[in-house]
Amino acid sequence: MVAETAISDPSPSVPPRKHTEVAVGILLRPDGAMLLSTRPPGKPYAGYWEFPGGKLEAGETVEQALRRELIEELGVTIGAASVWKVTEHDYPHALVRLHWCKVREWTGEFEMREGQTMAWQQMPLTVAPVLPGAYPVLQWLAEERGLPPVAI
Ligand SMILES: Nc1nc2c([nH]c(=O)n2[C@@H]2O[C@H](COP(=O)(O)OP(=O)(O)OP(=O)(O)O)[C@@H](O)[C@H]2O)c(=O)[nH]1
Repeated sequence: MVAETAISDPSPSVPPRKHTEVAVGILLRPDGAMLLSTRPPGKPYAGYWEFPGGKLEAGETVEQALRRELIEELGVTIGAASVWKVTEHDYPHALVRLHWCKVREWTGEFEMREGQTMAWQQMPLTVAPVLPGAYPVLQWLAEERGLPPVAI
């Protein structure tokens, strides 16, 4: 039998890392293309490709945060959005919990308000590198389309 002390936390004074909640939009065109954009300069992983979105503010739902972020970043207002998948990724800068929403309706013209670059992408993607936190979702999207696993 394992003694209780052997499995106790060796560093009880270190508090567990808190999750940063993030709302992420997978904007899908009728032809199946999805929108990716580059991380703006000055942010961790600047220049990496990501799905648009950002952190929830106090009191916001995922849908509200996503709607606000997409207006702030891209100048478009999304229609209904509900959570499709939830994933987590542990970066050196943050432990994030990503709430992924598929979005098929929006209004407005795309405007890169944070100096990003955007690209509509079919699978397999032609842009790289993509944020590591997005890999699982790329695999699910490929699976849904009957495509082989994404090579990353
Ligand atoms: N938007 C977005 N964030 C992602 C994706 N994948 C992923 O791991 N993340 C992580 O989720 C977090 C999102 O934070 P952010 O810095 O973009 O959020 P924000 O716009 O609210 O930032 P700010 O208020 O600090 O400027 C980052 O740690 C980022 O690395 C993705 O595909 N899209």
